[in-house]
Amino acid sequence: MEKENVSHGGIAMSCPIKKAALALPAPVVSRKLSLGGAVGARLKAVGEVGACNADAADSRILVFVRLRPMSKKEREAGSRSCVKIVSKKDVYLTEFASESDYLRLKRVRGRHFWFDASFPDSTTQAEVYGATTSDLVEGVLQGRNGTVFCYGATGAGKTYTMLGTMESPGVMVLAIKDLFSKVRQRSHDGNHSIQLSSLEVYNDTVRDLLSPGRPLLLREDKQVMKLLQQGNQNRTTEPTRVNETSSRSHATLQVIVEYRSMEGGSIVTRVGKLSLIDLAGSERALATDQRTQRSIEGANINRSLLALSSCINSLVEGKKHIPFRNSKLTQLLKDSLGGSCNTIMIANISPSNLSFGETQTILHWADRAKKIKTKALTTANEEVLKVPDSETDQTKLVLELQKENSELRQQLARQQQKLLTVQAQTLASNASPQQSPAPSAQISTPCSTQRKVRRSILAGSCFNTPDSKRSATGNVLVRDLQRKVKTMEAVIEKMKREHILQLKQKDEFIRDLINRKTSNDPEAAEGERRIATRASVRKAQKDAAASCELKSPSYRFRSPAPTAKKRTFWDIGGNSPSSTLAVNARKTRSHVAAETPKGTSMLLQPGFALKKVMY
Ligand SMILES: Nc1ncnc2c1ncn2[C@@H]1O[C@H](COP(=O)(O)OP(=O)(O)OP(=O)(O)O)[C@@H](O)[C@H]1O
Repeated sequence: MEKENVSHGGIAMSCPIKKAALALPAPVVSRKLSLGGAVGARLKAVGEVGACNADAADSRILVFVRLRPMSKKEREAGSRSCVKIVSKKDVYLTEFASESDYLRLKRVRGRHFWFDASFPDSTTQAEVYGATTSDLVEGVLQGRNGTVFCYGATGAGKTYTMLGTMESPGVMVLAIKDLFSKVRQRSHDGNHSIQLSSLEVYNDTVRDLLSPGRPLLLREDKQVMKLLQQGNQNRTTEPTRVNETSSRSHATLQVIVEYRSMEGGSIVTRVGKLSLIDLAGSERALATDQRTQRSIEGANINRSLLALSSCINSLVEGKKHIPFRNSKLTQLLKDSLGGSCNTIMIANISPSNLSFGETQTILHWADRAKKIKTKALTTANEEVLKVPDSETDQTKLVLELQKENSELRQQLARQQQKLLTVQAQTLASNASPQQSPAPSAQISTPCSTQRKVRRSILAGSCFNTPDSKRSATGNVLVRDLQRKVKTMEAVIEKMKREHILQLKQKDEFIRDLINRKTSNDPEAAEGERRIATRASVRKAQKDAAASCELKSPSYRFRSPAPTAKKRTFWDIGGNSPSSTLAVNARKTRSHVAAETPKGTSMLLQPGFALKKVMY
């Protein structure tokens, strides 16, 4: 390999090339393509299928060639075609090729170049888009970056391919239309936002072509062609030998698609960037035109294309340092050439033998660009944020838990009431066991049998019995009641334990929700949740209580009027056998809540004291 400067048709480029490769007639270069599935699909679209055996980790820049029709001017100048697209990927370049005399082509000096696909001059804009860019658009929607850049001599058809005309819109317009239609199809899945920016690199300075300072938010695709035309009008153009409206700058259109959706309680964000680049055309510098504005532009264009060629060389040779910083253009293309990006190069060529030199150089660089490896794009630019449930969901949940708790509390109160009744009966029996059947003793006077029986039944006994018998019956009753009390106490104890356990579990759950809600940073919240201590939980409870929000578990279980003392069983049964236990048990929750909201006394308020003094 040897580095040498070659100048074909005025295009100066520095490139390491094999000497034999330059000499004409060159040997026919036949290359077996190794293409990924996506490329295979793309080639199918133009009727070609490559050997699809490359895996995703071995991605490289895909290179396509587009031949434009002979222009009127070229025909009038008597130019002949020097390019033949032999098959849909083989480009044959010869100095004396004739469209009709294909057999003679083999005997004249020429060279074959093989590309991922080559488009003859009859190829439509839609076919070019379908074969080169449509897969990239799909990738962008999945969060993968993609770049398409057109490269070629002045007047070779770069702007036509990229922007096109109103009647035949090019890749940029078709890509955005496609993007919108794909987004519409998937709009029910999540939210998409599409941003557009257009820049030009002119004389190594960057200029905004659409909206200085900020990218445009696209709402519909109808405005696209208009916007792009407007951007193109802002672009620096000059008439050249070949092209009346030659672009004197490199223009890039960047479309950023952001997709957000809720997937299983997480916000998934995918961002994909599509860069569509129309490079300025390289052009022969005119010896007589050295100091004009156009020659300065030409020199800048050539310098930036030279910087591009050095980057391509360094990348192909696998060098560690790639000189991207040598020009604004290469800085702009850095991600596309050396980063994680699906990159497509479309080399535009003219058929005219008058442009033979330029075409040869372009094909040479396109052929070299095929060897540039890009980083595998197996993963998308995706961000998954675990977020707390929505406010409504949280509120709903808290309300449900509150309802459940109040039901449990009522259930407990009912059981306590039952116990109270049984205890009261027991106490009464213990205090005067002989008096309990008293009503029946008083009805010892003769009366109708019917009445007697009825009264006896009401008194709990069918017959008037002697004292000794009454005492024995009373004892049995007391023992029976005591047994009942014990059973009830055991039941209530069990219920209390279950209730406390349930409340504890709910506390844990609500604490978790509060932690999520109070933290703005979901990651930090995640961390906080993991390292939540009692102190932090208590603080959260205190804060929530202070702000009177329904956040802290202690606030949640506080009685609606904490200062008003409620008479419950535990207050009544102060001298009951189980009162000590009950008070202790109560302290675990409502007791604590009843103690917390002690406010400062009005007498201690500064304003109050002052008023007293004044009066
Ligand atoms: N495939 C094509 N079919 C029909 N006309 C084409 C095609 N390609 C290019 N042209 C025409 O050729 C002329 C030059 O094309 P274009 O402006 O796209 O060249 P360019 O490579 O962008 O040139 P420059 O680098 O000077 O800006 C235009 O009039 C354009 O309409």
